[in-house]
Amino acid sequence: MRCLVRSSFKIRQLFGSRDCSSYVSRMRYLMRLKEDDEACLRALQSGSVLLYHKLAPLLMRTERGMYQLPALQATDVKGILGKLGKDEQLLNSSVLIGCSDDNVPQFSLDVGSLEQAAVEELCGGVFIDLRKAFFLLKGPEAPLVSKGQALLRWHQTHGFCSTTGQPTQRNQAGSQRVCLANGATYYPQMAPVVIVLVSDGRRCLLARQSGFPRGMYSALAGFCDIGETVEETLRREVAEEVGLEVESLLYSGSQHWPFPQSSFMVACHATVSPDNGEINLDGAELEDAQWFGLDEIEEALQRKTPLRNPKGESSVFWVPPSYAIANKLIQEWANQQKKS
Ligand SMILES: NC(=O)C1=CN([C@@H]2O[C@H](COP(=O)(O)OP(=O)(O)OC[C@H]3O[C@@H](n4cnc5c(N)ncnc54)[C@H](O)[C@@H]3O)[C@@H](O)[C@H]2O)C=CC1
Ligand SMILES: [Mg+2]
Repeated sequence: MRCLVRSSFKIRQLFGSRDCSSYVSRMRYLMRLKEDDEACLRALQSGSVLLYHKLAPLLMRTERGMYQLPALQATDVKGILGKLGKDEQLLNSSVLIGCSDDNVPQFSLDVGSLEQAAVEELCGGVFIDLRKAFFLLKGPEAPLVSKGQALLRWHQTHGFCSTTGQPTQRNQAGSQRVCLANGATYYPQMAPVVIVLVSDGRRCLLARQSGFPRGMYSALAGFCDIGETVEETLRREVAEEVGLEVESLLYSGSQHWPFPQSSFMVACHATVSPDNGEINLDGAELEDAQWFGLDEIEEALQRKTPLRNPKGESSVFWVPPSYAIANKLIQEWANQQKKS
């Protein structure tokens, strides 16, 4: 199996236009905040804070009917806590998630212990389940809100050491937890997943699980088994799910995917021989898999929202929305087909 990586081109494309020195200083600053609890606590006082209620992020509706993240500062959050008669110390349980381009440290905080409606009223926003919020936000706000939720979720589910059973304690940034009994350090985790768009040179292969929304087909995906390389996972998943032997692969990009929990999606294109393209479906995982031609794919890519039949269900073929890396793979394949 051949493995091709568009390395130098990709690196220039991703990072070429950035002001390198300010990027470096921001990353060094974040690194320091992860290591120095007091510096992180000070940074929090002048930082911006994304609020969540039981892991649902707070969004604000704009005058144009769109949604965005409210620009809350730490002082605003203290004000809200004060008005609700709650201890300001709750702010200190925020976790560090990044630093904006204008050098403001960014944190996320779950206020699930407060009354949801009261916080919404004071903020002029609404807490929306991440599955919906993710698709309502534009640009870098969607990945930021998913990162904030992923880190909060990890803390909520890793309060105890799996060896001693004793409570673990987080550092101020929230980048790790330590067991006080045996000193074991735990770091936030993502589960690696390979997502692959298989092509036979003329058509691409998309599949659907029974739990997908009606009519939606996506690229094949599968979790990496322990000890596997990306290439091995890709080859195994394609063999398992559709019974095909991959001949070559090309890395495309990656994405943090928050559903159902944190996955690290590694996206690739792969080819199979047109002479051996007969699909042999694994019915336990997939409901259907089909080869699609360029015309069908282009039509599906242009469908912004799925058409609905009178029962409210989509009856046509559509593909995941632009935020999903599956969409990027399908778009790339279509562009490539048009060139050749
Ligand atoms: N961002 C995107 O464009 C897309 C993302 N995805 C995501 O990819 C992920 C993997 O796709 P699947 O086809 O479901 O994987 P899969 O083909 O590996 O099947 C899932 C099964 O793998 C097992 N498994 C092994 N390790 C697991 C782990 N760490 N977490 C959960 N289950 C594990 C479970 O038995 C589970 O039922 C899904 O979470 C899905 O949300 C899928 C398609 C598009
Ligand atoms: Mg799968």
